Amino acid sequence: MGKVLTIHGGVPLKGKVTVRGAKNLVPKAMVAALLGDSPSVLRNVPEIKDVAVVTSLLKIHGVLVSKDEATGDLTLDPTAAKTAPSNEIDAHAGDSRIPILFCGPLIHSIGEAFIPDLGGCRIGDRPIDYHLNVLRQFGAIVDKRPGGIAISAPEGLKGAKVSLPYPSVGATEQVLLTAVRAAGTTELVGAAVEPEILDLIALLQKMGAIIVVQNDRTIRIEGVPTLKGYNHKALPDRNESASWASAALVTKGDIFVEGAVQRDLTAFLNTYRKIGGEFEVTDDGIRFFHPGGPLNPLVLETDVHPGFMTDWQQPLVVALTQADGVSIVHETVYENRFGFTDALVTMGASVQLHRECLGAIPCRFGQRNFQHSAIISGPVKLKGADIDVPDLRGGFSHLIAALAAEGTSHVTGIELINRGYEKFMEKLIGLGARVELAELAKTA
Ligand SMILES: CC(=O)N[C@H]1[C@@H](OP(=O)(O)OP(=O)(O)OC[C@H]2O[C@@H](n3ccc(=O)[nH]c3=O)[C@H](O)[C@@H]2O)O[C@H](CO)[C@@H](O)[C@@H]1O
Ligand SMILES: C=C(OP(=O)(O)O)C(=O)O
Repeated sequence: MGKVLTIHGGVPLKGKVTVRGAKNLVPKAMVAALLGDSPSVLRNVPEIKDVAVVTSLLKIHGVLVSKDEATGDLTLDPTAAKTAPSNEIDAHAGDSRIPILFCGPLIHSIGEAFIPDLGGCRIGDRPIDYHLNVLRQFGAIVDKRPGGIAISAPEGLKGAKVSLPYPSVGATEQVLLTAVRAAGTTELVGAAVEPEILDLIALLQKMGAIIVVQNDRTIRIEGVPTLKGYNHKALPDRNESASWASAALVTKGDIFVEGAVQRDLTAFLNTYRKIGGEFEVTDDGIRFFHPGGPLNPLVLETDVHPGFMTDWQQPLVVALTQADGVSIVHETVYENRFGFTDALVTMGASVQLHRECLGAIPCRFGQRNFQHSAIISGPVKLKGADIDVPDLRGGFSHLIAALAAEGTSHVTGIELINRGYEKFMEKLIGLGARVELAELAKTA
């Protein structure tokens, strides 16, 4: 039975939240533990759904995963890794996008992999063609089956010269996790270089990997036959930090985000400043606040790092509904990431979607039928509504819109928020939000 969250809007969020390890690094670091011949220790691990899914997948593959209840640190011992029963793997189909990254590590440790159909946010087609192409170039045989894909490498995995048509985060990680123990050298051209990828590289280097990152999106990896376990503190979640920053702006509040790191948020902070939000950087985190007065509209394009991250877009769009004038947002990473704006329109926002590229550079989606540009006019008074959460970031944007709105909102599907926001209910209550969680009433 699901839950319904009742939100009484109009309360500025004020106080402190703590952000721990990044959703977009921690589960991948857990997968990397499979590559070691001794246990790894991962610190700063958040309690989020994707961590639970990967813990379960590792366990059914024979990896011992134990958690220090006092610190939350995970110890991952891969020394008894084994083939998992297919029914137990099937049970995880649709849970997250991380299983595809098990390919290389499982082939290196047990010689084969069965990967269940992927889940993750429904923000477009989200194909895995880049992943499968690079795996084939390493010598893997990919066999699509009902419920997932079977992958093996009878001749072993061998380093290759590979290039990505677009700097995909996941496909770059696929190459890294496969190449570090493949025979010979790998050259990856067109790599993504998000901070979470650089943190994964740091952790792999601790394990004994040899990886060179050039400043032209080329990564060179010299394969080594064995790796050892790592001890690593995960970098903090910059996407959660940016979400709370937008929550401060939208609700006219003041939030200190402990753990927010300026270096990983440069593009976000520039935009935050231009829109009229203020922030103060300290050694422990960043204070984000609304200084009073009107917010400024702006023109924004999402992009791969070091650009403005696509996962920051949705909460910031809510802030743009409060800006004084017309803003334009061009989403260039995913073809279908504005679905969440329907609910904002129901709440009173003025958002028009367009198929054209309303940005400086035409993107991959321009001549196709995707509504990937948004025109947002403000300021508008948001009013409470009944909302069903569509995906992680879209859902968070609905929460903060409801928190700023006049009146009461009822939000269902909030379980999706647990994929990337640790203890978000506790955090909201700690910031003064007037929220109540109840079981969804049974309908006849
Ligand atoms: C768990 C995780 O880390 N998720 C993040 C990761 O997702 P993820 O790794 O899935 O995103 P990618 O960077 O791979 O996707 C970028 C673009 O490439 C396309 N593509 C990707 C792979 C492929 O085989 N074929 C293909 O066409 C995608 O459809 C998308 O249009 O990076 C995204 C972009 O920063 C973030 O929004 C997600 O939060
Ligand atoms: C798109 C996201 O996540 P995932 O890739 O895990 O679906 C996200 O974190 O906003």
